[in-house]
Amino acid sequence: MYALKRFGQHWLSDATILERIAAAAHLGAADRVLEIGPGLGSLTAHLLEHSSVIAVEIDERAVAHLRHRFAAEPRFTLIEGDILGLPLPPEATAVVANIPYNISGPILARLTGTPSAPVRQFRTIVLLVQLELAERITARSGNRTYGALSVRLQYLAECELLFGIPRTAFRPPPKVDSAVIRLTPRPFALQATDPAYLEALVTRAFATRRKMLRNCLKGWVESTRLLLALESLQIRPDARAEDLSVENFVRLSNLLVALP
Ligand SMILES: C[S@@+](CC[C@H](N)C(=O)[O-])C[C@H]1O[C@@H](n2cnc3c(N)ncnc32)[C@H](O)[C@@H]1O
Repeated sequence: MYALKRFGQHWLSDATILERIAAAAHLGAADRVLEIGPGLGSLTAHLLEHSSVIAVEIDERAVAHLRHRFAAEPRFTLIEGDILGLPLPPEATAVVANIPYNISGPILARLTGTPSAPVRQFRTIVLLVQLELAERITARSGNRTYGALSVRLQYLAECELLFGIPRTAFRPPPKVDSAVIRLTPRPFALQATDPAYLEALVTRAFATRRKMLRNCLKGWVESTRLLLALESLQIRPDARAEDLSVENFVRLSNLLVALP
């Protein structure tokens, strides 16, 4: 089946890579794994060796192929449609997918939620994404790629970059390198007292990442309050957003919410 660009189709067929992706979710017989975009079913076949699969596919050609390929497989359920327009199957306990790169952001948002509305449905989420996105998600403070997305996702889940996949492993090869990430949703060790405030703080702090935090937040947080909060957290007054760990963002948010 020829690949359609508009659906971000790049087929993976290397059995060793596919099995490594499937194994990364540590699926058990009781799991029901959601696969977004099964395509030709190559990853699906490996997932079915570990658990039952609920797959959501938008391309009607792939849907016809999958219905035929897995006709005798009772543990395979196929939903035809757009993952961004459908409710998430409530019975799914895990997600494993090679997702279309053009909609990675909205898919991640659906699977994890936000600090103020976290999704707690999935035990584990294993995704093949663009390497650049994988690095942004898993970056630690002080790293060039650390940003608002890193803070939000690391607040919601344990985020790991597991391994890279060369572009030559795909047909057709994409223009970018890829990597497999694993997100393990869990409550963050230090909870935000006002998660919506934390979200707004992080967005503003990184909006102009070259600036000092106190300049980014000017007009939003009164500067003496901010300096007082930074001092009590032993954070330098000239710190930039990228200098603050996720934990320090939560501490700062909680202090600013509490300070009169
Ligand atoms: C990168 S391909 C992966 C295909 C296959 N899983 C593999 O690894 O070879 C992405 C798949 O997602 C499907 N897809 C694209 N947009 C989608 C959407 N909005 N909802 C569901 N599936 C989608 C494509 O048709 C394609 O099958």
